[in-house]
Amino acid sequence: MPTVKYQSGDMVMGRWPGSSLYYEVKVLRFDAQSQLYTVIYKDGTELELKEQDIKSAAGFQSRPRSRSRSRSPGRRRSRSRSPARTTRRSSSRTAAAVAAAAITESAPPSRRDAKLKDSLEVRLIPLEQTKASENNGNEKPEKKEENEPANKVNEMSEAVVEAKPEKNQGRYNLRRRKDDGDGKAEAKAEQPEEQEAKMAAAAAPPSVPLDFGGKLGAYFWLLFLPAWVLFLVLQVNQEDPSLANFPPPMPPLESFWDAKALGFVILWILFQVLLYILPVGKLSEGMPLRSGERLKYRTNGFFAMVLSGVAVAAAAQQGADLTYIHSHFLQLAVASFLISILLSSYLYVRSQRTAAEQLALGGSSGNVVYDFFKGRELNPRIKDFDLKFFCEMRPGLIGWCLINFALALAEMKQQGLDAPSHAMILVNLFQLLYVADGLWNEEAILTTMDLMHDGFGFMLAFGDLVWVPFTYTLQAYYLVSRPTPLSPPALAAIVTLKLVGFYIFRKSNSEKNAFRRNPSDPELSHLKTIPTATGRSLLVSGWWGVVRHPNYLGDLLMALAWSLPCGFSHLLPWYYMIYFIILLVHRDSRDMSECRRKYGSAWDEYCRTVRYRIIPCVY
Ligand SMILES: NC(=O)c1ccc[n+]([C@@H]2O[C@H](COP(=O)([O-])OP(=O)(O)OC[C@H]3O[C@@H](n4cnc5c(N)ncnc54)[C@H](OP(=O)(O)O)[C@@H]3O)[C@@H](O)[C@H]2O)c1
Ligand SMILES: CC(C)CCC[C@@H](C)[C@H]1CC[C@H]2C3=C(CC[C@]12C)[C@@]1(C)CC[C@H](O)C(C)(C)[C@@H]1CC3
Repeated sequence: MPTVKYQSGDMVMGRWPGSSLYYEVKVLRFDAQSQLYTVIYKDGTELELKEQDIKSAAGFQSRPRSRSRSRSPGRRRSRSRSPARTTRRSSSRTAAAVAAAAITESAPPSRRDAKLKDSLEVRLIPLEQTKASENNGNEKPEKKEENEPANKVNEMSEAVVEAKPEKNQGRYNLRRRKDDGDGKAEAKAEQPEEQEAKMAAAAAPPSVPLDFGGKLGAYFWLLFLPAWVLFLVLQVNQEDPSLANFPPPMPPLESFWDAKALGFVILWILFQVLLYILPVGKLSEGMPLRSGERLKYRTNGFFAMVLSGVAVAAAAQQGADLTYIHSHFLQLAVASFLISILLSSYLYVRSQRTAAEQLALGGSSGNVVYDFFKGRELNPRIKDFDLKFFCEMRPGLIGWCLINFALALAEMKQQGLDAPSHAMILVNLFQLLYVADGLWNEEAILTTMDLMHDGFGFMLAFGDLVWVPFTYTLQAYYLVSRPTPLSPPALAAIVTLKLVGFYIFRKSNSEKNAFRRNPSDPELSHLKTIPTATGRSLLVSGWWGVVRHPNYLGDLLMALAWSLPCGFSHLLPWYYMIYFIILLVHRDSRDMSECRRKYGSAWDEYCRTVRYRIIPCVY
């Protein structure tokens, strides 16, 4: 029977990931199966460490000042730069201090020092082992610091932790926190039994705070969201869609239903399924799951969009009347709603048989309505067919462009035009560009919140199949019967705004995606980063150093450019802009809590360094 060296409650010294530094930690528990100790640092960061990375407190003493000063010039430079290192207050330093000290240092010392100043008052220095023999593997990182510019140090430790996990295993013997979702690389280096133990440890999703107003909120949203879509569709159909005409008259019940409309929606979805499963295009790897597994996704979205365009054009050529979409908008929306209900019911039922490790961290509250709404299973799949990825990227998104196009034809028909109006062309082209870009960069969706963290339930199923195609098209719908002339300067200004927004959106999303996929990408070597306890780092310069969500900023500017062509006569075409501000502010705060949970004090450090969330100097 194996002996347990440290007991729960013991105060010991635990090695900090990717470094040679030890901090005082408390042992919380020992997992006999995985042979790992869960320890908690003074700042609340929890990690799982192997026995080799834990030392008894007796073998340590404070780092003597003279020794650190007697290092090579490079080392001396690096030490004098980081105030955290020279401050001697007590016998340990918080995990936040490590993160702060490790912000890659290419900024002028004065600015950097100012950034760190607030935390200096409470920072403590790490302890150093007295016995040289206990310093196994600790010399390497220090040597790197001597030989390379400071900003490279972090890059290298990144590479060690993320890009060369096998090495890391040998050197540090550390395991990341079980909820960090980035374990596959480590799994490669482990024995099957270790992997099994790791998976078991990662299995049970810890409870997370309920979102969207909790259980009561879920009831509300379940009723409100479909009612809101109905309201928008009826309102935009009114001759005068101003708020003075609220509520819109309710049409007779039988007008909600059209079997043909249901048939068209089913046909469209099946056509998209067919395009998705065609063995064409790249198979991309998703981010590592809690189990360490990486799912594969067929990222042929752009191809699907082009083929869909060709098919629609061919159908129109054959005499198909696309303006049917305009005249049966309500019935098509109702049919899609029914499908989203069926799909979310199926998802909920199948999630009851899903292994715990495949459930999302939210959505397992035990409350049927909340879980149905939020979604339980993270990546529901039928064989290799990923339902969440498919629904988010295909029928609704490509359907959005199809509907916009049909609405442009309806405008021409209704207004007796030879070509769509300028406003309609702008809205169509802007949104087409947005969707095409999303599909062209389809792989990038794999690093977004929805794919990585959210379960697939009613919210996303409804969002993807009803919300996107039937409310994001509202501006085009509005323009069908409300001609809005645009002066050339207005036109130029709107196009410029769209392009600026698009540039910010694309560049920032690509930067994060590239960094998450390969943290040691040479093209990103100029960027500063903060290491975190999970082994992943956070970008703290470049786009992600301007605000915490530069991609949202770009998206909002684009949303503004979509509404402007519709003028200011009504609030309705501005609905998307208002909704989007609410959605992104809420998403930002959800993401903040999630990142705070994942990255602990490193995230706080990031937030101290990058002060604004979405709009520089404003919010
Ligand atoms: N049109 C629409 O209806 C709509 C709606 C919502 C979103 N969007 C767009 O969809 C895109 C994706 O949005 P999203 O909400 O999923 O959020 P996101 O900004 O793409 O992803 C957030 C995640 O990025 C990582 N991250 C955060 N800060 C970082 C940093 N400094 N360095 C490195 N990684 C960092 C974190 O995950 P990890 O650390 O775990 O990697 C965080 O959870 C955005 O462009 C957004 O504008 C569009
Ligand atoms: C109120 C609810 C019904 C909210 C529903 C939210 C969803 C509709 C959105 C959540 C994430 C969004 C998203 C896109 C579309 C809308 C969502 C699914 C997106 C696919 C649009 C194209 C972009 O290029 C994108 C790929 C970045 C984007 C990803 C997120």
